[in-house]
Amino acid sequence: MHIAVTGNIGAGKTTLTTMLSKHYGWDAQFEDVDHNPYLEDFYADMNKWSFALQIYFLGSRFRQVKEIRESGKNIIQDRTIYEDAHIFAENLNDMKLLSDRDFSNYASLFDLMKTFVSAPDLLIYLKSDVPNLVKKIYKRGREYEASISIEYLSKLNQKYEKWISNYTEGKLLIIEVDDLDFVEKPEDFGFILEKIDAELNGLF
Ligand SMILES: Nc1ncnc2c1ncn2[C@@H]1O[C@H](COP(=O)(O)OP(=O)(O)O)[C@@H](O)[C@H]1O
Ligand SMILES: Nc1ncnc2c1ncn2[C@H]1C[C@H](O)[C@@H](COP(=O)(O)O)O1
Repeated sequence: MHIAVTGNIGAGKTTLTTMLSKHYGWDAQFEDVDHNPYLEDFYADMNKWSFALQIYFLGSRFRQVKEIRESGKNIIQDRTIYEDAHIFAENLNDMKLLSDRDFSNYASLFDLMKTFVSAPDLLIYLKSDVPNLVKKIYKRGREYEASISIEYLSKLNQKYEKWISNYTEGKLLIIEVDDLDFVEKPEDFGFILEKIDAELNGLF
């Protein structure tokens, strides 16, 4: 079984993925952030590094897709390949930080890869508003993310809302996380588990 956690920067994906992996005994797959050779440069100059970063994330995420297909294990994945293309790359192109030529080159590669990608059995969308995303990004304290603007997060949130409202590839669970503190409050984590268990029961 393949579960994926989706949502904007700072929504709580990595935290929840870690907790769910422990709770259910699933293998977790995380994003390539700490050893990513472009991310810090990207935040310093998005125009210059957007294409290189998108290609890097696409390759890294496709490698995960391949592992998920081949492993036969229950896996929980922190962010999907769809978000790279439909949220981040599209938004950079809208913001003119990724040229039309580079975006079209990227999109044709993504379309080819997509033919090998199976949607997760369950997609869990962590919905959060921009002020709360800002608070959590600040709490996490990655220095290079200090330059992330409200405008960038808002545009990404709009893309997420649009993508999620059209998502029909598999089961979808939307969790509004702004009033939940699943890190500190076991009852809030319990609330999420109940929702997930209800979805999982429908899968078997
Ligand atoms: N629901 C929550 N309540 C309180 N703190 C949270 C919550 N979700 C995430 N956090 C905190 O916010 C920060 C960012 O979370 P993270 O899991 O790294 O987000 P993401 O992977 O979606 O970018 C972390 O410091 C985490 O502990
Ligand atoms: N495809 C991407 N393009 C630009 N930036 C991306 C992409 N995928 C992830 N990121 C960034 C956003 C954050 O700064 C880090 C980690 O993501 P997070 O949502 O905090 O787990 O990578």
